[in-house]
Amino acid sequence: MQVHNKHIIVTGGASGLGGACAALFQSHGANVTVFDQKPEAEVEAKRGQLYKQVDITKEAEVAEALLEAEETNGDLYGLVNCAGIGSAKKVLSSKGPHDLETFQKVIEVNLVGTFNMLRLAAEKMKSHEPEETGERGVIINTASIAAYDGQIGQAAYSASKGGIASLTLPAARELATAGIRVVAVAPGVFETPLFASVPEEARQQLEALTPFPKRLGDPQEFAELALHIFQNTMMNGETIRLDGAIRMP
Ligand SMILES: NC(=O)C1=CN([C@@H]2O[C@H](COP(=O)(O)OP(=O)(O)OC[C@H]3O[C@@H](n4cnc5c(N)ncnc54)[C@H](O)[C@@H]3O)[C@@H](O)[C@H]2O)C=CC1
Ligand SMILES: C[C@]12CCC(=O)C=C1CC[C@@H]1[C@@H]2[C@@H](O)C[C@@]2(C)[C@H]1CC[C@]2(O)C(=O)C=O
Repeated sequence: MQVHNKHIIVTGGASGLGGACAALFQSHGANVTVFDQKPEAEVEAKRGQLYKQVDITKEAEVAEALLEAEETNGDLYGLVNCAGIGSAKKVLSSKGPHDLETFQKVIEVNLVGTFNMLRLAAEKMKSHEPEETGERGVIINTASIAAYDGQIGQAAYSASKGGIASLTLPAARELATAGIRVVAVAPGVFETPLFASVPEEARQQLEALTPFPKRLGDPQEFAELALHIFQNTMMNGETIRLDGAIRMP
């Protein structure tokens, strides 16, 4: 599916990987709507896209924002789920067991929020006329290599990303009859505000552990894969690692 003149929603589009997707899709002629929890006034890079302050975990908020976004930007043909949060807490530390509140929050935003967007966006996409090819749209989810090689302190984050990787195939199978593809990307370590809190020493270790290229990923490289997923109709039901071959210890 070509993105030109297509309405595509990017969650987490105020920052990092989502921001790069929103900019690249817009430069290819898409009508981009950004859903992000940040107030619009606090978002530095203004790109002239339609912006909705939305918490992806809130059913009514998302439903209302979807309605408004379609009124302005037209029928929905794409969703790129990038909104997410990190966490670093051990299952059991000297302070005691991992608190349930943090675990639940990470699952709620990363997994439940992604699913909430997927199901409500799919309903909209299914209601529209398909392309000549039978396609009605594409949904991209953002997992993480932490779904497979989660490090110490990453139980909550890895569980949330494992859930995203696991739901991608059944969602693709179910939505296939509507001509909607579902693909996940599992990025390695990317240079974004989410990663900024990682100490310099850990960052250098992760770079050194990346076979090639020996550096953090550039959000533009993530956006280019997302664009290719839209354009390549055979891509469906898979979680694609984008990680310079790193396997985190
Ligand atoms: N940066 C990295 O190394 C990697 C990031 N990822 C994943 O990629 C995605 C994007 O991450 P980054 O761009 O690095 O992070 P980021 O922190 O730069 O951007 C995430 C955006 O999501 C938004 N957001 C968070 N909770 C939200 C909610 N409840 N509703 C709406 N918006 C919400 C934030 O406001 C922010 O603008 C996340 O799902 C993250 O887990 C995965 C692997 C590696
Ligand atoms: C666990 C890491 C690395 C070590 C450290 O000092 C702090 C961390 C907390 C954030 C984690 C770090 C690393 O595991 C890579 C991830 C999981 C990072 C959050 C996002 C992250 O870059 C990712 O999703 C990679 O796939």
